[in-house]
Amino acid sequence: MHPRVLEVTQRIQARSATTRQRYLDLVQAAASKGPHRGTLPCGNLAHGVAACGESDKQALRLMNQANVAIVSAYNDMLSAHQPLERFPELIKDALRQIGSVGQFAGGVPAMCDGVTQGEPGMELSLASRDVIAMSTAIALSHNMFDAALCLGVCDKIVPGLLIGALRFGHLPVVFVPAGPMPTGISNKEKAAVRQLFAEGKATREELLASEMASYHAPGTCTFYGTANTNQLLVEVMGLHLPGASFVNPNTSLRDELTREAARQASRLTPENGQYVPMAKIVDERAMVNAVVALLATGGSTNHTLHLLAIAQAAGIQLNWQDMADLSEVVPTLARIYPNGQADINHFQAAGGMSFLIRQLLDGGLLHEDVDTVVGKGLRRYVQEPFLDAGRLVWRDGPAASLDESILRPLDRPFSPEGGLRLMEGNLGRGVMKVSAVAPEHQVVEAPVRIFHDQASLAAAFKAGELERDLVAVVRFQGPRANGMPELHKLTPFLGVLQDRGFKVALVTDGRMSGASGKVPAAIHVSPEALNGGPLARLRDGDIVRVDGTTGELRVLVDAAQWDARPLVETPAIDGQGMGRELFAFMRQAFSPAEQGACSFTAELNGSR
Ligand SMILES: O=C(O)[C@H](O)[C@@H](O)[C@H](O)[C@H](O)COP(=O)(O)O
Ligand code: SF4
Repeated sequence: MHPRVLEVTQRIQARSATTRQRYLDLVQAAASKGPHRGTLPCGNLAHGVAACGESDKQALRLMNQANVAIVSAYNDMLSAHQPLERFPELIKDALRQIGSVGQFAGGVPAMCDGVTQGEPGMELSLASRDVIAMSTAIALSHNMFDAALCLGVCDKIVPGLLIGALRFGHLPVVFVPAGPMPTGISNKEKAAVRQLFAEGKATREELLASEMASYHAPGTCTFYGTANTNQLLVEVMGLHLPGASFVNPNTSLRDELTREAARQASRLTPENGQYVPMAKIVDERAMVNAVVALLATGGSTNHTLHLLAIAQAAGIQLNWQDMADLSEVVPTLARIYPNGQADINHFQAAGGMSFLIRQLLDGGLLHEDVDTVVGKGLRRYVQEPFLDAGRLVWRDGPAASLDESILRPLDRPFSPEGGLRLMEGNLGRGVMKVSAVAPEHQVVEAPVRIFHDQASLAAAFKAGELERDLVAVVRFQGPRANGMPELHKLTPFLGVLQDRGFKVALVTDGRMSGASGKVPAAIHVSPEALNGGPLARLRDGDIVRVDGTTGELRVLVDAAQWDARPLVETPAIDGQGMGRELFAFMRQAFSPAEQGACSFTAELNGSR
């Protein structure tokens, strides 16, 4: 085991001792003898089985068959979730064939960040993660179940399902992905047309044609954004079947993996003798494994928020310093757009999860002796699934990468360290994904231009006011200000300026998309401007240094003058319309970005 990985794990365990024990006590109290529906009064149980078919009803009256909850994020809005429509029937049939039952316990909402990107709805996006966690709890709170299947893929959905399911950590839980859409036009080609459009050199028709050639079918978008990062991390945490992440939807292999996930969930119940509750799988080692996988692949910066909140739901205290210290020793082994040209299908074809996990295990960078939904030991995940005459089999994945421009072995990494930098200085603390920024662009020292929303930056660009070296500061975008939206629509404008040879950086207390790349961005800056964070003291023209190599985030103003500077008046924030007013109470409850920007942090940590 790499000494740094061990050291970080041990300090997380020490820091989490009290809250982890409190969590495990909660799980123990919830785990009762026999099926939980057996603890229900007859009337309650009768309600729970009333709509079942006769055979399911009889099976549920008996207490020796597993009842598996299905919690699904299906909707037609997300291309990644549309394939989930068919999954409940596949699952129920598979369970019936082994004498168990599947009940659709509840649906959870799912927002497509691509549809809401740059729109008012994006201000609900982060809060939707916590709503999904609550919706998962509503589904599982019927207490009829011996195991659960969580069906979800995208940005806030998998983190929300994880947070909610962890509060029922006494249940065995298997996560069920739907897989990426087939590859369309390349992400690089898509981004180029966007920049042309931003410059007025492409028509709206050309832009729409390009976008629809990129996002063209059911399945997850093929860039390595938050959705695909979710799949990769959940697999490394041992909550997927091995190799389940990136099998394309509506294929016989995908369908058989979905059926097998249902069968496996049933096997993991106390009655069927291989009891592995979710709380046993998601421990400090699993969280460290997730961070290592995030760093080794240049995964979405959104997980510098989500992983903290997910860990808290399991009684674990993970922080940005842990991630930064691991990033120093975890090599970058994958280059998937925005970190490279390849997409997630190319990653899978080059060796995918089995090759990546094998490299990280062999390098002592992942905890191997962990519990997973397929038993003890992460080494099982160096195998990948195939159909052999219709039967699901697993075989060892490739020993060598099939394309070293996409996926590299430990001895020839793209970089000796991970793609994530902790940014800190007199402007606060934030993060930067350096793996997507060319080395020559990683250090910017330039005058500031301040914006209070994305639209005003776009207007300034179109008015030709930004044709210079620039640190664009977009403030009052933090969790409590307006829900911490992604500011990904800024990427084409800042990308054009960078391509024109200007030194350009972004500094914000907001978020970027996992698909954001090339422009150095210090994001999630904490404390946020609304809470009196230093960003609220900045003025146009201040010189700011954003150094992605050293992690320095600093305004070059005399310290005494800086300390004497008043905070700027909080601008009017439009929290009304598109349902935003319904989420005001959650914005008030959000913890700072550095604690996951989560509305449950205080409850989960026992401080409220
Ligand atoms: O974190 C993420 O990965 C993003 O939220 C992603 O899910 C979102 O949909 C992007 O906005 C898509 O990229 P485009 O907006 O460039 O299509
Ligand atoms: S990856 Fe993003 S754009 Fe694609 S379906 Fe998921 S949320 Fe929507």
